[in-house]
Amino acid sequence: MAKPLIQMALDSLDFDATVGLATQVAPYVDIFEIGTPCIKHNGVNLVRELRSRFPDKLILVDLKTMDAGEYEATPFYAAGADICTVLGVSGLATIAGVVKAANAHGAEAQIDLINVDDKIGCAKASADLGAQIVGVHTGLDAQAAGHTPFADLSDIARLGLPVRISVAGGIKQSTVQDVVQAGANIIVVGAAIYGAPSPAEAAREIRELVDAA
Ligand SMILES: O=C([C@H](O)CO)[C@H](O)[C@H](O)COP(=O)(O)O
Repeated sequence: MAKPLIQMALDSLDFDATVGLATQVAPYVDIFEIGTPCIKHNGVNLVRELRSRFPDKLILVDLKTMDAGEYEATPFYAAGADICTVLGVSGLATIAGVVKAANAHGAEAQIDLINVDDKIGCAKASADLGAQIVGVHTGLDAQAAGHTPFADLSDIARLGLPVRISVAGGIKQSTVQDVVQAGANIIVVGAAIYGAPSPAEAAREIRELVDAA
């Protein structure tokens, strides 16, 4: 299996703070995620800014698209996004639209299973539609209610679908190696890095743990 990638979730609303945080953690991460609140606040110009500053990083735009998949995702791919997310709960037509936009730009679509009841069915249908990545995701509000992504990750990994698996939802130093062992290809880390006294040091720790797993 290819080495898992580390995705830094940039969840600030502030444009300059987002660029600053990306700069601090850049040596240790593979993907910059422009988080949903961040992209709603700052728009496509932030994609252009990160694309020009970090030509060697992958950029994921966490659109969490719910409708009009191709129409909504196209300008973000055109601005340099490597991956855009679409909600699994949106339905097959919307997912197919984002996959179409991704393919038109030589990029990838990630289906976010957040709040999907039938995660296995949605993951299978997404793979059938040609999605490249499925995201097992416990959102911030669900985390606050005590939920985690670990059981869902095992269920999805067990399917052996022809997709890469991303996992998000409170991943931190003490759990990052477990999710690698469970079959995650992309490890998303937000608060455990941006909430640390030294985000660069926290990102370095995560990198070491993933590489050693
Ligand atoms: O996607 C996310 C959330 O829905 C807000 O946009 C987070 O970026 C993702 O959950 C990763 O953050 P942590 O859970 O803090 O690691």
